[in-house]
Amino acid sequence: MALSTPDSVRSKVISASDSRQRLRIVGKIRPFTSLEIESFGGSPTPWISVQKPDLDSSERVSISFRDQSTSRKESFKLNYCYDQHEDVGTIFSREVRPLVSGIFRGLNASVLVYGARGSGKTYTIQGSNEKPGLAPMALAEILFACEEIGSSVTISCYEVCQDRVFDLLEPKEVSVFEDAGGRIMLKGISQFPVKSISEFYKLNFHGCTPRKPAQKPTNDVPYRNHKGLIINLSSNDKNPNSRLGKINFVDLAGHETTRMNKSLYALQNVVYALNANERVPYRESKLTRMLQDSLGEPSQILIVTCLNPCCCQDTINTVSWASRSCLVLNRICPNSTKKTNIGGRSMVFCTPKAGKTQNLTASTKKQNSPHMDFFGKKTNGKSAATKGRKLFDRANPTINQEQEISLSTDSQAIEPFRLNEEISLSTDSQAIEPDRVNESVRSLPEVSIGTEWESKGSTVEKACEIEKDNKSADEPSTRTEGLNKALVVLQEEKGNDIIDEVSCSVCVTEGGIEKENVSTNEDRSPPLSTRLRELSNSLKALSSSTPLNIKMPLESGNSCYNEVNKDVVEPKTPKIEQGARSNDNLEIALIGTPRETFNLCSSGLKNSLIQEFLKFLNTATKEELKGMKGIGEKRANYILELRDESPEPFKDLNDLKNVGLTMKQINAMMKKVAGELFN
Ligand SMILES: Nc1ncnc2c1ncn2[C@@H]1O[C@H](COP(=O)(O)OP(=O)(O)OP(=O)(O)O)[C@@H](O)[C@H]1O
Repeated sequence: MALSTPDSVRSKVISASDSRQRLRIVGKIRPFTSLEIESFGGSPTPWISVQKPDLDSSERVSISFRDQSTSRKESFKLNYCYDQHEDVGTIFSREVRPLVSGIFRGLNASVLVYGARGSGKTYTIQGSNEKPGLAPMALAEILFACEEIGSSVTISCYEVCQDRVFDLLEPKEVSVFEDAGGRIMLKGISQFPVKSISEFYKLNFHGCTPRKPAQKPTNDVPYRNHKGLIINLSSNDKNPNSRLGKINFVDLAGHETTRMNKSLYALQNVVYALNANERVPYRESKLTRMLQDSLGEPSQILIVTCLNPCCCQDTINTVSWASRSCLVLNRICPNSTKKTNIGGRSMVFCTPKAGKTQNLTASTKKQNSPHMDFFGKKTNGKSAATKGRKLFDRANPTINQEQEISLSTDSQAIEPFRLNEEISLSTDSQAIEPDRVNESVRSLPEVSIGTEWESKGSTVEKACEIEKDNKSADEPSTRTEGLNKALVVLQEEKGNDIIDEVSCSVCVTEGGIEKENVSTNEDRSPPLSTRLRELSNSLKALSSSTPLNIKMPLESGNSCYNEVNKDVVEPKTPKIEQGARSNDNLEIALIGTPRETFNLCSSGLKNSLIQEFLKFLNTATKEELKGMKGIGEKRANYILELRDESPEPFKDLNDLKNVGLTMKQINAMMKKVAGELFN
């Protein structure tokens, strides 16, 4: 075991400075594997470049990916990024040691390792016999410091499979609940005292507990697990309940854009909300719930985003997410307790679109290492992994296993920025001139809503960035573009921080037509056919609609003026209100060509249809679900299971990937639903 903890370290562990950010998101580019080197003829060129400011600088580093085929570059910012040549020990000293020090002061901490498949997550957190990862390094230092102050350590190890938690030290299921005092309890999890690293490795780790066949989802449903280790520190040997702090290490399931894991998605939402100072949706998954007391204030969090050195779309997607979280992080006001909410959702995450990907399958051999077992990994595209990786497992012999890594060459796969017609922004009392906005909306160059936007951040401020593209000014613009342009003007008027300051409610109305919002049924939705009929009626009504209006009530003294909107906004059906035009004195008419008007109406209807369809999936009976193309008995059961776990599992079309549908299948489903409008 190559773990050494010199005396000088002992004091460092206990006294390391806590003047760091509470949440840090760093990258780590893994070195090329021998197979990658071989397949690139001995000298692979990294597709990632990192521009670093000085080490001590608070500036974030910039990570760029170059698409070899198009020479297009996408850039993202993280708190820091460790190069291929920087080893895990360096990450430990700079990032994890301060967290270890925190647990001696009673703080909790979480180290989450996140990334695409094969990006080095397990290597980083668990490591090998010769090169221990972050978790064993931390344990070694904690044990060493404990000797001096007489504290004791227990460890627990668990696996989260399909939103169920299984103990890895004693094969049994663990339940997660809150006690009367609001503390998170892991009922049934075993805690083993350890006094040395060798004792730790002697513990007998078990794989994921086998589930009953009935609990297994369909074969094509994603089936990936998270593995966690909890190191609990107690103040003395005699009373193991006198806990000081704890540190969690979680090896998250590999991020696969086409198979987004539900709890990964929930975790992203939690991190985003923590950063944005919003209500934190811990209850969305077991994983986030069980980590609640190690993620919320004042716990310290480190997220290591592992990066594949070879072209891989999932890597871009993971960095894109991490970078968006960093962006929010750098915008929060520490004392703000304000919350943002759009459309009843505290936040919206765009799961990146799978896009048109060209998948190259490469095999890499796992390094021969006693700690690195990859039981249950998929060895072909069809069989679902029935056992997870064996985290921190020494009891099992090393297995050299062929592992599939999906290398994507797609450069277009990031979903376009989504904009809601109802944008709630904060403002101070300075009103924006409507005419100026209107004029500028027409005269500004076309706004490109796409990859660049997604990659640059999810706040509305980012919506104000414009990219002059090559499109002709005559090309029909979309309503969202119109709104973006309006935002650009707001930004011009008020400077870059406009979105933090400005509050206006922009809502789109179709003149003169009153139509009850088709998505108002809260309790029990009518059948899809009824909803489709309503949409069909909307279509008829809209076909005779007058030009689009944007009304912007900018009353001074609005109580939400200082609220900060950090949500990603998404397309929504235009609100159709009778008499809206005549009654609103601050409305702005955006007069467009008939084609433009038609395009706007159709895009509104499309979004409306999607919302209705999602509502249907969230509420329909099993028989109704089975009536849909692509949903059979098993998938219907799985949808019902997801609904048991969370009342509204489908918030956008991408969530359908959680039940194993591909984007192509989702599109086909939507086409069929839309086609029924005209039958
Ligand atoms: N820092 C590193 N130095 C040397 N080799 C590394 C490093 N990081 C990862 N590797 C090697 O890269 C390969 C993939 O790493 P690893 O298995 O840890 O990825 P992973 O992200 O955990 O994969 P999965 O998502 O499939 O679980 C392994 O062969 C591993 O030994």
